[in-house]
Amino acid sequence: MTALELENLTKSYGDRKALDGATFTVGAGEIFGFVGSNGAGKTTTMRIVLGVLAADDGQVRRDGRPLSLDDRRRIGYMPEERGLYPRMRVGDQLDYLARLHGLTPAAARTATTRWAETLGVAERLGDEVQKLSLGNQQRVQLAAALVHDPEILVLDEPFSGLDPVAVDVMSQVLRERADAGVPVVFSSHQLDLVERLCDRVGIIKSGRMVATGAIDELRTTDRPRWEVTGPTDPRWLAPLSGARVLSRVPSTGDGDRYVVETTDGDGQDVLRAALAAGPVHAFGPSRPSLTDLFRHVVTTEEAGQ
Ligand SMILES: Nc1ncnc2c1ncn2[C@@H]1O[C@H](COP(=O)(O)OP(=O)(O)OP(=O)(O)O)[C@@H](O)[C@H]1O
Repeated sequence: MTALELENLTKSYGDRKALDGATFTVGAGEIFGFVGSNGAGKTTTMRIVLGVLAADDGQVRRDGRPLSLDDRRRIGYMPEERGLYPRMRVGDQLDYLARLHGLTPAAARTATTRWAETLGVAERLGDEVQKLSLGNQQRVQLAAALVHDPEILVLDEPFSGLDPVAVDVMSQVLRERADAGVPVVFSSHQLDLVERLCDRVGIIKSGRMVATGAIDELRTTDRPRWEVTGPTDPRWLAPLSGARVLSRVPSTGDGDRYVVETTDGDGQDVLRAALAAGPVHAFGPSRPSLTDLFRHVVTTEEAGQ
């Protein structure tokens, strides 16, 4: 069953249209990566889900019904501008947030300890937030989003500024929450990470979703692509009609590396053309990365919805 549905969200700030019919769904137990250029509308979308901002039009639904105030209280949110009290101690803050969401004092204490330990900040529970490094503050921010055992997670750039170990910890926590059935949506500009971690992604451009789906689905193109390492003379592909070079990376070692697009076939004609031009060191199918897909959709003027 679909856990979270955003349908046709529209929002303007004055005469600036920030969202123009944004629509996507996040299933229960699914990690959804929300990506887009600066100013594309990610934060605006997340604030609307949280209810801190009202949409001009459209709806957010949970399991098919409009998101209620009570549902919104069960969302774990990491805001882009962060939201911790700098002079409050880490432990007091987590405890306070847990109780604010309805946990008993004893349950709040247990949850505070649990999440501080999981996120590697247990030793800092007695310190003021402002005394922590930015990365550790972010770990506390995630603990703050999780301490009330939320049923939905909405995280605005949770990975920005984290060291690789903290990225691993954060990734594991998100996967573990998703495995427990929580729909997780997070925004990020770190596309390699999104590609690794997410079950599905949505790319937003100028307030409209221009691609949504599993990365493997988005990668599927009508035209096969091949990676060839070897030829150094760029004219090697000229005899092959219908094939074109998408990229060429010069190399001093095994020859240049090409990505070639063909209209159809199993690539053997590409391999033969390459071999006719000299030794071939590597040949195989090429699959676009999320970064390639992102570049493609955000630079294509009339990308479909
Ligand atoms: N409070 C506001 N008043 C006026 N315009 C705003 C406001 N908040 C956002 N905008 C505009 O709305 C558009 C969408 O902004 P939003 O912050 O949602 O983008 P974003 O995708 O989160 O960007 P980033 O990746 O830089 O965080 C931008 O053009 C932005 O300038």
